[in-house]
Amino acid sequence: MSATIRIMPLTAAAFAPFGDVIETAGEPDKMINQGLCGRYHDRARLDFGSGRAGVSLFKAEPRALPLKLDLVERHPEGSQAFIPMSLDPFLVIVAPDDGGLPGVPLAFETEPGQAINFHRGTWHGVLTPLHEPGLFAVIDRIGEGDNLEEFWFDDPYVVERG
Ligand SMILES: NC(=O)N[C@@H](O)C(=O)O
Ligand code: NI
Repeated sequence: MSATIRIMPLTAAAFAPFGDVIETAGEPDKMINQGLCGRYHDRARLDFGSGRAGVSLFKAEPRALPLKLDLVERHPEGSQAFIPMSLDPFLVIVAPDDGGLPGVPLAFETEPGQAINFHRGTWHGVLTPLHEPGLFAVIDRIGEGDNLEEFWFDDPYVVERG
């Protein structure tokens, strides 16, 4: 019998063990451009180990809910940021590490305007849009060697709203 994962709203506090929520929360750190732009400065911990930062565009198929979650992955060599190029909410799935294996996953739905950055080595679901066009900028590691570890659940979870 598949276990159910209930989707929660994404908050910086809940996500903190897994990564950063990139959002214009509160006042900007600095007003720039003759006072016409608020800069929310340095909002994600980027880490690329021996590699370098790369910016890629992902065009992903939207997924329907409830979602069958059969795979999580992690990038031992680098962080990975998902920055939507639309204002549509998307699904963010993470899992704690339990002795080198993923624990019970958590699922979050973003608010419009939120982006996320997975800390290096965080177990996560792949990019999961919920709406067309599923277009994201992705900032992650470019470098030599393998940077992808996958874990397939014997008994997939079902991710759904509360
Ligand atoms: N494989 C790849 O480039 N993307 C995944 O890492 C992902 O998290 O979507
Ligand atoms: Ni990834």
